[in-house]
Amino acid sequence: MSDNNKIAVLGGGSFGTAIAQVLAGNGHAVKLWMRDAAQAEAIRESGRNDRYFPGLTLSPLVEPVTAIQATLETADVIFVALPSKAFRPFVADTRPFFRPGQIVISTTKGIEREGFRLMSEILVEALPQTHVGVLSGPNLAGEMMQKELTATVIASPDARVREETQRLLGCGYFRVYANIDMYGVELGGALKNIYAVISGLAAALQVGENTKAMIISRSLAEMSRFAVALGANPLTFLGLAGVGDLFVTCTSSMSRNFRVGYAVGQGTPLEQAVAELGQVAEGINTLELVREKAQELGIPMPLVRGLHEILYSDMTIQQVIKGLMTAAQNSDVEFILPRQA
Ligand SMILES: NC(=O)C1=CN([C@@H]2O[C@H](COP(=O)(O)OP(=O)(O)OC[C@H]3O[C@@H](n4cnc5c(N)ncnc54)[C@H](O)[C@@H]3O)[C@@H](O)[C@H]2O)C=CC1
Ligand SMILES: O=C(CO)COP(=O)(O)O
Repeated sequence: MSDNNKIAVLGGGSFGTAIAQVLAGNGHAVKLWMRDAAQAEAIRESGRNDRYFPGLTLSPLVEPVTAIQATLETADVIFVALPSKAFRPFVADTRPFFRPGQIVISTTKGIEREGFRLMSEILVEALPQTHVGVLSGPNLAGEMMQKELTATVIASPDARVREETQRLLGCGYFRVYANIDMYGVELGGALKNIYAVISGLAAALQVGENTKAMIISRSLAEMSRFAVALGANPLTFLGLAGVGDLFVTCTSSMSRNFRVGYAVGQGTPLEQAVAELGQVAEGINTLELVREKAQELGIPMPLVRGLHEILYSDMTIQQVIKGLMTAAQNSDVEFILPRQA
């Protein structure tokens, strides 16, 4: 592809804005599509996306737009940064506007309820004429806007997608590593949100450092067990989109999922915690779906089950913790020593 690629980013929230800013910083003109005309106008006038990043000036190469047909028809590379709940309806509505040969990359870290579909699966199914990829990794949008040194993963079976994404996004503060396990990379990004909620909850309870390490390590064991049962490569979970993203979201109060967990740990009812956040916390929806899927497939997921009990049953946090800590002792790395049934 030439250097004159037309680039579109769909979704004017935190991550869409952050990705657009990285692209623009590399000298690429970017159309940042959002559905809200007033928000687009406000960004055009102020040069900032104050709702998400107050006071931070956007590159003049980021152009807020609202005309979706023109945006899609003219783009060569499209990054989708919409919440998972909006993903399928959006693709269904705009499908006729996509062109053969376009690169379409999902940055969404969620799962669709119907059929337990990942976003890349929705894209591949609905837009077979395009080249699909997934971008995921330890990428807090707020830190990317501050140009903190950051790395991410572009996953796609298609070498052109991987190479083009590395070329467009890579710069002095943003490194893009490649993977071909698109399913594993995407599942890693979705699953870690659940464990970020648990970690936020644990932080509110002022747990010790050993406890934090145990939660993160056992989260990794549980999410990789689940993902491998569904067809992911276990080694993906050693990379940025696995342990990297798990680490950042489980340790940072910038993570919205962590913040929801923290609020619940302090006694705020879940609904209120989500409402007060005012942004997407994918982990709450993902928790429900993963719990159902794990039950259906008979995959043990004690942390998922425990969080679900805390959020939706009468059990106290202390009762759930006691149940987890006194359960039968088991294998550390089950890919080496198989887990006892
Ligand atoms: N914020 C972050 O640090 C990162 C977020 N992500 C993922 O990116 C996805 C988007 O998250 P954020 O941008 O952070 O959320 P956000 O809550 O900051 O923004 C979401 C945006 O999508 C818009 N939106 C919602 N429904 C829509 C629809 N039907 N049509 C068009 N626009 C719609 C909202 O108006 C809002 O501007 C999530 O799946 C998240 O997990 C991935 C990496 C990092
Ligand atoms: O995925 C993220 C960082 O990699 C952002 O996490 P939150 O959605 O919890 O803010």
